Amino acid sequence: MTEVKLAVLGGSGAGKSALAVRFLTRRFIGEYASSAECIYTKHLSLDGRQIHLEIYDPCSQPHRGKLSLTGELHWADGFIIVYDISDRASFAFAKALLYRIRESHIGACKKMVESSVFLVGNKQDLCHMREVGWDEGQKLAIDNKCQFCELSAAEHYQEVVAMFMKVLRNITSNFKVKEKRRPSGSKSMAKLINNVFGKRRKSV
Ligand SMILES: Nc1nc2c(ncn2[C@@H]2O[C@H](COP(=O)(O)OP(=O)(O)OP(=O)(O)O)[C@@H](O)[C@H]2O)c(=O)[nH]1
Repeated sequence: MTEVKLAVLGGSGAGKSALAVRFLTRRFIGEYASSAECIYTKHLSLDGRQIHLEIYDPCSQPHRGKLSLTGELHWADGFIIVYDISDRASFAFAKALLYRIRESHIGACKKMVESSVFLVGNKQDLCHMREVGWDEGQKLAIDNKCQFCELSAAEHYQEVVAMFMKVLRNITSNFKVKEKRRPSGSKSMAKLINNVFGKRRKSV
């Protein structure tokens, strides 16, 4: 069983809970308690691999003030950063979140970090009230080398599932790369130990 931890972050009212609940239950409920943070869990199968998924949905995040995110950055294997296409302030907040994630991972394998972040422009059904263009979202994603889509948690169930699956697939393939690296590391350590002690044992 592979454990995957995903944090859904974004400005207040961007639709974090709506997206998580839509993915987990297929339903769009409409109103969600925003006073409490939640960790939802789900078991699923992805490309033949059993996944124990935890989704962190924080309570309302202030648009202002310094973003700490220290706990989330340590906890999560990947991030879904949500903004509301009809709310420019939420887009600015998403930008700040992406910046914070990037700066915290300087030194870590950049490609792995980038592939496990998805920028989502939610509430596409409200395009008549649009304040953020599709091309702006796309550019922000390109600048941060993360993935991007616009969708509507209210109307696009399949797109929501596809987005979650894509980020999960990227996270688990990052795990595979790490797993591949680990045995070769321990093998070379075993070789080293053998070289030192094995030879000595032979001579006794
Ligand atoms: N029209 C429309 N409304 C949406 C969509 N997604 C969420 N909403 C509405 O937007 C409001 C906020 O949604 P939430 O899922 O609670 O947003 P949140 O980011 O979790 O909010 P906080 O926890 O308060 O930060 C609710 O009234 C939802 O019904 C969408 O795709 N389209």
